[in-house]
Amino acid sequence: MNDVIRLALDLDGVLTEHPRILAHAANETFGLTLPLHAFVDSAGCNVPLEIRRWVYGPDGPARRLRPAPKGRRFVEAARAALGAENVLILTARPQEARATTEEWLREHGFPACAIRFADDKVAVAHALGVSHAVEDSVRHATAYAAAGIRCLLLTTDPKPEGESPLIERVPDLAAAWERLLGAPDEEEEVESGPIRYRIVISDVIDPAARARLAREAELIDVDGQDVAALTAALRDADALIVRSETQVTREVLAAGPSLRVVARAGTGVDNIDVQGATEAGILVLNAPGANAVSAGEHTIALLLALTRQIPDANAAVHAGRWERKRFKPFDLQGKTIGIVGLGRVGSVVAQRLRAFETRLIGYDPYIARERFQQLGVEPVPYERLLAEADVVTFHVPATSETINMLDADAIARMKPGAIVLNCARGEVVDQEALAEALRTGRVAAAGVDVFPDEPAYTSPLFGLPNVILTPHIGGSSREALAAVGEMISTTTLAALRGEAVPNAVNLPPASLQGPELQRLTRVASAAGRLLSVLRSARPERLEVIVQGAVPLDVTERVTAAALAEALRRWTDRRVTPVNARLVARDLGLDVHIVTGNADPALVPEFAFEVDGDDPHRVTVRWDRNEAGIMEIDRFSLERPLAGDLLITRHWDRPGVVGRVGTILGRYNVNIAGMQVGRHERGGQAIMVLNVDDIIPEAALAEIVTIPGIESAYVVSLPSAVPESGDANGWGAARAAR
Ligand SMILES: NC(=O)C1=CN([C@@H]2O[C@H](COP(=O)(O)OP(=O)(O)OC[C@H]3O[C@@H](n4cnc5c(N)ncnc54)[C@H](O)[C@@H]3O)[C@@H](O)[C@H]2O)C=CC1
Ligand SMILES: O=C(O)C(=O)COP(=O)(O)O
Repeated sequence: MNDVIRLALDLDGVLTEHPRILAHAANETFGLTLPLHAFVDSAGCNVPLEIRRWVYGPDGPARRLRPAPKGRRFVEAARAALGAENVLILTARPQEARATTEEWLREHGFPACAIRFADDKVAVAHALGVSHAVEDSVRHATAYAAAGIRCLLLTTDPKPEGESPLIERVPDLAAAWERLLGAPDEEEEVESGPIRYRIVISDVIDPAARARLAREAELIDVDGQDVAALTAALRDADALIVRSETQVTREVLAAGPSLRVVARAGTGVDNIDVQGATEAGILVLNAPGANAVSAGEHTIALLLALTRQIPDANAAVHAGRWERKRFKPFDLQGKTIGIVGLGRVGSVVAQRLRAFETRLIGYDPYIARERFQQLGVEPVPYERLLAEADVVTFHVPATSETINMLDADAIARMKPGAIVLNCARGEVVDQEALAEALRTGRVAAAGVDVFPDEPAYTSPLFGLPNVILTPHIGGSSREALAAVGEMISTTTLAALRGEAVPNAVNLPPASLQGPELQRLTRVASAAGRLLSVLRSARPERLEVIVQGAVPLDVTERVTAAALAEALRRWTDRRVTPVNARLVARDLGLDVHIVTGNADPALVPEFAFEVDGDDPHRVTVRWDRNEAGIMEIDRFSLERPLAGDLLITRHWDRPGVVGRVGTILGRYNVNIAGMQVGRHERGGQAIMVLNVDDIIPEAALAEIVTIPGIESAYVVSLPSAVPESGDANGWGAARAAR
C-alpha cells in the first residue's frame, strides 16, 4: 500500500467560508431562486455556466468570500507535513476563474499551491495520484469514495446508513486537520464575523459606526466628489453610506446593480434622488433627529455671535486694538424671533430661545397647533413672520416649495435691520439677494452654515463684514456624529439582513414595530412566493383581502412584501418591497386591497388571490404577534406552512397519497410531516409534505403522472424566525402539472 498522502483540497466551503453569499448575490443580480447551498456544488445544483462564470469572474461576488477559519494555516501545515508537491487545490469552479481564484488566494495570504479546475474532480485526482480529499459536497465526496479515494467531508450531518466507509464526516477544518496531520496548531487567527456585505462609504462617519459595520461588511472608502471612483466602487456594493456632499444621482444609483440600501448619515436627503432609488427598489435611510441638537445649538451660536459681535471683537483684541466704543452688541430679551420650520431642529431652537425671554413666532403649515403650543411658539403666516421678526431662522428641508423661500421680494417684506440665519439648506435663501440686502443694511447681519453649492469656494456672501459663515458644520458635533453613526450603522446592517427598520425614507411609515412587523412581512413574502409557484404566469390582478381591524399602513407593508416576492417569479425586473407597487403598475398588474370584515374581534387575515384561468389563493393569519400561512386555495391547514415542501392538488382517491410516498422513498427523500385537506370525500384535495431532502426533478415528473394528481409543486418557505445570514434567500421552487 502506498503510504504517501496526496491531498486534494476543495476551495469553496473548505478553504473559504460557506459560499452562501454567492447564491445570495446571484439571486439578487439575476432574480434567481437558487438555494443558499447552491455553490457548495454549483455544477451538481445545475447552476448555469454563465452564472458560474459571473460569480467567479472579475466582477463576481466570489472575490468577497472570506477565508475559512484556519484555512490558510491548514494549507501551510499540510504542505509542511506532506510536502508541498503533495498538496493541491481541486475545485469545480470553471477554468476561466483561474486568475481571480489565484488573486484571491494571494490576497488572503495562502501559499502558492497547484490549482486544478475540473467538474470531474475524480478523473483529475486519479491522474494525479490523489489519495485523500477534503470536501464539503456530498456528491463529490461520494464520487471520490467510489474511486477509492478517502474523503473527509465537512458537515455536521450524521453519517447516513450505507455511506461508503471511505467517507469520514468531520465538523470543520480543524477536525480534518487533526485527522490528517495530528493536533492543529493553536496559533490565534484574528477573526471577524462572517463578512457578508460590501459597503461603500463616501464621507467621514463616526469611527465606532465604522467598527460596527466592519464586523459584518467590507468597507470601501471613496471620495464622493469623484464620480468615476464612486461609480466604480459601487459595482458590487450592497450599500452606500453618504453625508451631504455626495450627490446620489440616477447615474450613481445605476452604477450599483446590487445596491440595496443608500443610507444618509444625517437628516436632509436632498442630495439623494429618492424617486430614482425607489424606482430601482433601493431603500433609502436617514437619521432623523440624531443631529438636531447639534444643528439647533449651532444656530444659537451663530445668533449670539452676531448679536454680541464676537468674531470682530475677538479679532480686534487679538490685533491689540481695545475698541470698547466701536462695538454695539444687543440683547435677545424681548426680541421677536421667527422660526420657519418647526421640526426637530426648529424645536430645539425654540426651546433654547425661550430661556432668553424672547417672543417666538413660527411658520410651519405641516404641524399641529398643539405642537406650537407645547413649544411656546405663536403660529403665524409666513408674511407676518417676515414683517414682525427681528431674527428669521430657517429650519426647513430643501424642497420645491422651500427653494428661494427668502428671495429679494421676501427680504423687501422683512422688518428693516433684521437678522437672517440659515442652518438648513443653501437653496432656501437666495444668496445674491441676501448679499445685496447685507450691503445696503436692509438686513443687518446673517449667520450662514449652508450653501447652494458645497463645498463652497466662492459665494457673494464672502467678505461681507456683517456675515458669519461656517462650512456646513451645524450637524457635526461629536455627539451628533456618534448618534447619527449609531443609527445608520445598525439600521444599514439590519436592512441588508432583511429586517424592518424605523428610519426608511421611501417606505410608508408603519405603526408596527421592528420584530413584529418583520415576522409578519416575512410570512407575507412567503405567501407571495407560494402564490407565484402555484400560479407561475403573471396574473392581471392581485387582490389582497383583509379581515379584522388592521391599520392600512400594515396592510401596505404586507402587500409590498408579498408582491415583491411574487414578482421575482413574475418578472425579470429587480423588485423589492420598495418598488413592488411601481413595478406592478408598470407591468399592468392591478393590485387591489379589499377590506373585508373590519371587526376588531376577528383574528386578522390577509388573503392573496389571483383569479382568471388558473385561480389561486394563499391566506396568512396573524394573531398580532405570530403569523403563518394557514390556507391554500381555501383548504385550511392545521399547521403554518414552512420548510421544504411538496404540495399536490389531487382528487381524493385511495392510493394517491401512498404512491407519492413510494416515489419519494425510491428517490431517498425522507418525509418529515404531512397535512391533507379536502372539502368533501372524493372531491378536490390538497396534500402538503414537509421533506428533509431535495426532491429531484425526476421524482416530481413521476409524481404528476400518478392518476388523480392534477399538479405538484416544490417550494421552500422560510420559518417565521430568520436563520442568521438568511436575509430572505430561501431555497428553490418548481412546479409540475
Ligand atoms: N446645518 C446642518 O448641518 C444641518 C442641517 N439640517 C437641515 O435642517 C433642516 C431641518 O431638519 P430637521 O428639523 O431635522 O427636519 P424635520 O423634518 O424634523 O423638520 C422640518 C420641518 O420643516 C417643515 N416644513 C416643510 N416644508 C415647509 C414649508 N414649505 N414651510 C414651512 N415649514 C416647512 C416640516 O413640516 C417640518 O416640521 C433640513 O433641511 C436638514 O437637512 C439638519 C441637521 C444638520
Ligand atoms: O443632517 C443634515 O441634514 C445635515 O445637513 C448635516 O450634514 P452632514 O452630514 O454634516 O454633511
